[in-house]
Amino acid sequence: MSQFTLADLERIVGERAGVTDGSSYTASLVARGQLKAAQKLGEEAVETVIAAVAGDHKGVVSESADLLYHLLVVWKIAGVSLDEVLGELQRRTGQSGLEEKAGRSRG
Ligand SMILES: N=c1c2ncn([C@@H]3O[C@H](COP(=O)(O)OP(=O)(O)OP(=O)(O)O)[C@@H](O)[C@H]3O)c2ncn1[C@@H]1O[C@H](COP(=O)(O)O)[C@@H](O)[C@H]1O
Repeated sequence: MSQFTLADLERIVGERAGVTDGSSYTASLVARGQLKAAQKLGEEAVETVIAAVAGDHKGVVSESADLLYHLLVVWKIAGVSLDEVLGELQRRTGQSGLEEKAGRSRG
């Protein structure tokens, strides 16, 4: 099993975001701003969906990696941390997804 975690990737994205010598795709994407980064995230989400629907196992792995990377870049620009998102996921563990959905329509 891989020892690499999303926290490792978050740290790398944070380190590379500020690089100014032209060597970093992350820095170039951050410099282009949230509109571009979010557009890339959307593209990678669609490519993941296409691979999943096609039953393309390797494609789902590859596109999911692109998707997670671009999600972390979007979080970086938005000032959102992995810890915040994990905290939100942890908060939800006390109830089922169906309960959560019902609560949304009530509230
Ligand atoms: N995980 C990734 C990762 N996944 C995808 N990509 C890049 O995302 C881009 C998406 O490809 P596309 O063909 O959709 O886009 P493009 O045409 O190249 O570029 P755009 O002009 O559309 O933005 C490619 O350039 C990929 O290399 C990534 N770039 C970086 N990382 C990680 O970030 C680290 C730092 O990278 P740099 O910032 O480049 O040093 C790397 O070591 C990796 O760990």
